[in-house]
Amino acid sequence: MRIAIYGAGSTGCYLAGQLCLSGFDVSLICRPAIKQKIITHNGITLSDYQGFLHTVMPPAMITDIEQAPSAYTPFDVVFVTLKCHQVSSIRDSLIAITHSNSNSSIVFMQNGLGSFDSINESISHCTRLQGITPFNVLQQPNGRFHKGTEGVFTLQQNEHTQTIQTAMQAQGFGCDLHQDMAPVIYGKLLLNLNNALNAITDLPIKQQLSQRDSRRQLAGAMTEWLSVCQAANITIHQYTKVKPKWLPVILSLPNVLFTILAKQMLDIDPHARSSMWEDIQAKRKTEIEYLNGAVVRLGKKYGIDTPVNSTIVEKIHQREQQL
Ligand SMILES: NC(=O)C1=CN([C@@H]2O[C@H](COP(=O)(O)OP(=O)(O)OC[C@H]3O[C@@H](n4cnc5c(N)ncnc54)[C@H](OP(=O)(O)O)[C@@H]3O)[C@@H](O)[C@H]2O)C=CC1
Ligand SMILES: CC(C)(CO)C(=O)C(=O)O
Repeated sequence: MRIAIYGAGSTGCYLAGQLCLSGFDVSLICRPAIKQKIITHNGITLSDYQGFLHTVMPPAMITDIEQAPSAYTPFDVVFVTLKCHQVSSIRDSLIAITHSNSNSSIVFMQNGLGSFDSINESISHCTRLQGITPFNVLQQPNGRFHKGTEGVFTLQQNEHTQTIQTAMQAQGFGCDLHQDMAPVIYGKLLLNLNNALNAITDLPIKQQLSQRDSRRQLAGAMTEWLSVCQAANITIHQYTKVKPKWLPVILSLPNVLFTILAKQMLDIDPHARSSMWEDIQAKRKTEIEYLNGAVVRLGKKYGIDTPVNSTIVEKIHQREQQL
């Protein structure tokens, strides 16, 4: 199976590493700086907060695909690991690098709501799937991609992703498959409401969550999303030990009680940060409109006030303007 990772950055390189170690023929479609970093450091080094460490060199790294996409042999599976706002710009290349006879699957791996809809209907010749990275990946300068929290890649089920799951599980990586990705995506958004707060506090997630004020803001943002879900009759997947509706309650507890009850939530790498923190540090546009911004938009649609999320969106836009 020929696999491409389109937009190999933090999550894309981590996924590429696991797929290479699982025996697949993987091509990275990436920026020249990423390619250079991987060559300089003799491969992609995967590490995690539980001590996993492995280096693997991807068989191919392509940096010019948009100049002549049809020059490449079509891929069977393309994972799109770009940021939400970058997805729609690669439509033509995606069509050119996939089989024209419905034999390819494209898996969109974005957080939040809206990016899949921005491209899905404009591609009809192959299967479009969604996927989620439930854990945090921090890109380090030495070609190392570090998984800082728990979880395994979660993909929409079809024959391609089933083959991938079998190979990844054989290597001990794990991979979850779901037929209906909607609850998975909506449930992940609940967790991603912390991305912006983490970027604003400028602290590692573990340290940020040890501050009750910051936890209360997160609880407020989550309560708004849970109210919107209820009004819109949306079911959400449970990522944490406790049911989603209890998260705001637990987050609002005083520090001592929180530390006891939220042991699993705090069992993360002390250096883990959100991907939006990485964006702000790198002076890049953020995904705020697809995360807290989506809560505000759906809140308007279903008549639910979302003042906490609106304030967060505003603060991030201010930061973006300062960049
Ligand atoms: N990082 C994380 O820990 C997690 C991220 N996610 C989600 O996963 C998705 C991907 O995030 P992440 O991996 O962090 O993103 P990154 O920004 O790290 O990776 C995307 C990469 O694609 C590059 N790129 C952009 N456009 C093109 C193009 N046309 N051709 C080739 N390369 C291109 C980007 O370069 P450039 O910088 O120049 O734009 C960047 O190197 C997001 O929706 C994010 O929210 C989910 C869970 C965890
Ligand atoms: C894993 C998590 C929730 C970490 O903040 C994330 O999705 C991100 O950083 O984008």
